[in-house]
Amino acid sequence: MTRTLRIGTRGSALAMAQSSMVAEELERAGYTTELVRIATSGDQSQAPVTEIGVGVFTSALREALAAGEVDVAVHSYKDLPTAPDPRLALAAVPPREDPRDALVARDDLTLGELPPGSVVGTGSPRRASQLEALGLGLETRGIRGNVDTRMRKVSDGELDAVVLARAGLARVGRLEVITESLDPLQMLPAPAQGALAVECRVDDVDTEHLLQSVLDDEASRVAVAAERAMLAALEAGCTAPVGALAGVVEDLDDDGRVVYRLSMRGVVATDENRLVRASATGETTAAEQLGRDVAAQLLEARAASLSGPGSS
Ligand SMILES: NCc1[nH]cc(CCC(=O)O)c1CC(=O)O
Repeated sequence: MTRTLRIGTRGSALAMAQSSMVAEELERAGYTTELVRIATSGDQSQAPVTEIGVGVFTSALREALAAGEVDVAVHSYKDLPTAPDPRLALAAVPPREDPRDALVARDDLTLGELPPGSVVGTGSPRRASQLEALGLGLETRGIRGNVDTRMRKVSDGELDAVVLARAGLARVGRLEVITESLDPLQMLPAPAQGALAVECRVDDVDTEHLLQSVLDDEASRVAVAAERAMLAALEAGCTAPVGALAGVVEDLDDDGRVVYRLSMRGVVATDENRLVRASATGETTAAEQLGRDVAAQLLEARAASLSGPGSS
């Protein structure tokens, strides 16, 4: 095949880094690529993401792909709405970056070292509710903009710290600004954080196969499938912020043989902004079922915590 693969990408530094990595992998495998920049309404607006809605970063890219203006779209997976787009196929989930959230704080401080009353910038209700639940007396404040804009608010002294996805900093080569990578026990990342979604048109089977064979990572794909299934199941039952993290783990079967299973944890806030947590382990071949099981546990725990006082 000699045609050039046109890869649609947003123009932000993070998006360009991500799509360039995908392009390089494809070039290494012998394909010719071309990056096509596409402006999205999320890039043009400065309103909080909680107001402009999920999908603002991805819909223009998806439209360009569906219309045949590009052959491949590269998204931050966590920015994709959970509803599938019947015109498109998820061809590949490349190896996931470290999914943790990262603290960038003044004076090289860690979360535990920030004094009570410190102001932490985050536009994410998921991050804010988990920060508040730590009981450190931290205040959270909404924030938007690219990585540099956010970090400047710390160096300017306007904020004591910001919380960002570690993967975003890794991809733009700025890991050195991180003062602490947050343990998922304290801060569960967004479903699919750190993963990319590589899409093509559903009827473009040749492209789907080549993207899958060059780019796809099975362990990343099943982990993200479980997290996204959990999110989709929760969206039907509540609008609260959600954190999730799944991973393939080594386990022993009944005969003591090593097997690989999928382990996952989830968190959701209650209406009183307390957190309920759940976890489960299942087969890697039933990732979505595992996600739905954890979601059902979370909804049950959430309902129980709303009716009973004093629970956590
Ligand atoms: N919400 C925007 C967004 N979408 C993807 C990333 C980072 C990279 C990733 O998680 O894949 C970010 C920035 C952030 O949350 O700090």
